[in-house]
Amino acid sequence: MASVTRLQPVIQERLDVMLRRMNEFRNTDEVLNLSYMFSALGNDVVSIYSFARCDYRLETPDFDPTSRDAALVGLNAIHIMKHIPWVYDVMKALPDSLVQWLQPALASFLELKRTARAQIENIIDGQNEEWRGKNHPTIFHAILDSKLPSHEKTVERLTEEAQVLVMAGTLTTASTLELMVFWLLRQPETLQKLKNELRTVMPSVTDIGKVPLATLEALPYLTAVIKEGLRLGYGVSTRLQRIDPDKPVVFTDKATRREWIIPPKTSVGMTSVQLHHNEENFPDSKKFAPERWLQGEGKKLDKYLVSFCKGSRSCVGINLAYGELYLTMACIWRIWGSQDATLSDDVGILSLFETDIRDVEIEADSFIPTPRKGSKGIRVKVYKT
Ligand code: HEM
Repeated sequence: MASVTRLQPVIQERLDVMLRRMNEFRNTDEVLNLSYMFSALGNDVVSIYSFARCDYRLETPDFDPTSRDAALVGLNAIHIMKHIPWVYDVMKALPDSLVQWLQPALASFLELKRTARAQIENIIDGQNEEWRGKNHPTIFHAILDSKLPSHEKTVERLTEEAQVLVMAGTLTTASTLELMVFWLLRQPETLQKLKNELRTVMPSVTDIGKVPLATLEALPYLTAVIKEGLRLGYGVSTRLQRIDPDKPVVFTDKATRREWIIPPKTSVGMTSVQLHHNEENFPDSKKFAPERWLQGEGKKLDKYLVSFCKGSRSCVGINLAYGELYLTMACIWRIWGSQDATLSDDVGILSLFETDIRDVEIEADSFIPTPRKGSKGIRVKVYKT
């Protein structure tokens, strides 16, 4: 957590660029693709945290979605790779031009890996010295400087880690942000409550970016909105397998007292989608209702929120993810509103453009939840108030 607190200025610098870019769309009639914008934000931030450098995707006119698209291609192929893993090995061994010809979509995914490899090599051979003088930690410089045994620090091993890290950092936080924006624009009362709460810690618009993360984390309604966003965003939709290699796993059904014994080496998996739609814990579970986290029983629901999974293999980026979610939500909604939810000093309003529930609801599991085929993401038009 401490390292994320030290990253707050880095995230905020990227958010300032993001807010500037949003302003540029005001009254232009151009469509702002929030899915691309948030992916660019996530990609920039995770790259700085990982390698002390980034591609400044937020500054590009179309938020350069190439990394996002390549990651999505890889994830869409995940079910095939899971069952026929050698396909990926074959593709990796083939010359680039042949992969491009055989499977153009997969070529972009392999390119993502090559880029990750180049980043690692640049750090190892001293070409990337960007980390010097930075007052926040960077992941791969720290790993390479650490006392880990050398077989844990091979280029191949670190490249795999870097690829997962960049993909995770680009897609997941972005999809949670998109989903929250969608629901807040659909539910003005929810948005108004959030905006009113944000004003209590940022009375003036000049306070944006100056409030410590801990202050934002203490805001009950913002926290409830984020929890609800994480619940309906699921994190990862696939079944995350766990195997106990040595011992049987014993499960006792509390209702019937029946005991289930799962033998060692058995793969057991569960998807967060089912848990998050358990109507006993989350009545009317498809509804975006932050209030469910605030009522008397709200605290007890925390243990059923598994978007980051639980235990020793849970998300390693959880603190960074929360940091990005709180800071982004706070700075957008302090100054942007919707037609029916505004503050007197807002700079403008966002209005959904050709975007509906099927652009956020899960229609397929591609490791991450995937909306309808052909969805263009969450898109808005931006107006002055
Ligand atoms: C809202 C945002 C995020 C959600 C919901 C999320 C969720 C998850 C989940 C469910 C897993 C799988 C854990 C398991 O196998 O049990 C995971 C793994 C992972 N996440 Fe995240 N994540 C988010 C953001 C991030 C960010 C920003 C980073 C980058 C720092 C990140 C880095 C990773 C990595 C590297 C893994 C693999 C861990 C491993 O192999 O053990 N995640 N994440």
